[in-house]
Amino acid sequence: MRHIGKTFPATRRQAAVTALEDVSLTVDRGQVMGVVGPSGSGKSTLARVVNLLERPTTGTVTVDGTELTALPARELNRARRGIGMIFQQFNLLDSRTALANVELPLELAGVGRSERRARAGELLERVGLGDKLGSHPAQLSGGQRQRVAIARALAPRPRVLLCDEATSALDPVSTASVLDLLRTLTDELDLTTVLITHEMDVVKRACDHVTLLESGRVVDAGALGDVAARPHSPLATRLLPHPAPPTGDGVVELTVSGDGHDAVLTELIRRYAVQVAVVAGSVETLGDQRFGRLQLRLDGAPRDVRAALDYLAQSGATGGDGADRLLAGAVA
Ligand SMILES: Nc1ncnc2c1ncn2[C@@H]1O[C@H](COP(=O)(O)OP(=O)(O)OP(=O)(O)O)[C@@H](O)[C@H]1O
Repeated sequence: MRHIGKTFPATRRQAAVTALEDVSLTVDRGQVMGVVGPSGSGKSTLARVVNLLERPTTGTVTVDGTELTALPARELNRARRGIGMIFQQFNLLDSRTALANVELPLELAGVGRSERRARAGELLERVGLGDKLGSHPAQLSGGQRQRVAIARALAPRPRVLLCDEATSALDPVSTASVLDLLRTLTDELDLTTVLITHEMDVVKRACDHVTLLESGRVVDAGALGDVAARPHSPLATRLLPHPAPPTGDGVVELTVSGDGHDAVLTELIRRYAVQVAVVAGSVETLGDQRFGRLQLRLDGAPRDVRAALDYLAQSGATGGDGADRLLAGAVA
C-alpha cells in the first residue's frame, strides 16, 4: 500500500470520516503481518482496501506485482481470487455441509464437480477436519467453523490471506490453535498473511511483523524482534510491558533479546565486583524469539558500578527510563 487515504463522505446524518491517512505498508512474501490498533483506528477499512472491497480515496494497492488500483473491473475480479479473506463471524452457509461450503468458491469459478470435491476434501483434511466433511456449521464448534472458513478461503489457491479479527469470537484454546494453523499454512502454502486484530496476544503468537494503527495512521511498524528491542517505541511498550517504573538510584532497566540475558547476567556477576539484584522483570516469547525486560539494582564501589554499567551498555542491553542516563554516563 502506498500513501493510502480513505475518507467516507459526509451523509445527511454524519460528517465525513477520514478512516485512513497516508498509510504506506509493505508485506513481503511469506510474512505474517499483524495490523493492530484500538477500535476505530481503521483496521477493518485497511483490510477491505487490500482487495478493494473498499476503494481508497488516494494511493495505490499492489498485490503480487499487480497494481489493483489501476485494474478495470473484470481484471480486478480475477485478481481478487488471489486474495482470500476470513472474518470474525465465519460467514458459512448453514444449509451446506463443511465440504459444500469449501466447494462454493470453486463452484462459482466454474470448477468441475470432481475436482472441487477433491480440493475441498484435501483442504478440510489440511485444516484438521478430515472427519467433518459432512457436518453442518451448527454441528461444529467455533474453532472448527473458522477452520472451515479458512479452507474455503484457500480453495481458489490465493497467494494472500487476509484475516479480519478471525479469532475474536473464539475461546483462548481455539484461538491458539487457529493462530498456529494460520502460521503453518502460511509456511506450507507459501502464503502472505495479514492478521487484523485488536489483541496484542494474537500478534505475539502468530506474527513476525507488526504495524500499529492509531486514528488511521501508522504510528509504528517493523519486525517483532526489532520493535521489541526499541524499548520506548509505542509497539515495544505493548509487546513487552515495563515491569514497573524503575525506582531508586542505581536501578537500570534492560531489554535483551534471545537467551542473551542469561549470558549478560552471568558475565556481569563473574566479571565485576558488584552485587546484582533483579528488582523486577518480564519475559515474553515474540515470534520464535525470547525477550526480557529486567530491572537490576547494582550495588558496590562507584568505580565498579560504573564499570559494570559500561559493560551492560556495550553488551547491547538498552536502558529504560532513567537507566539510559546511567548507561550513557557509563559509556561516556
Ligand atoms: N462505511 C463507512 N461509512 C462511514 N464511516 C465508516 C465506514 N466504515 C468505517 N467508518 C469509520 O471509519 C473509522 C475506522 O473504522 P474501522 O472499522 O476501519 O476501524 P477498526 O479499527 O476496524 O475498528 P473496530 O476494531 O472497532 O472494528 C471509524 O471512525 C468508523 O466509524
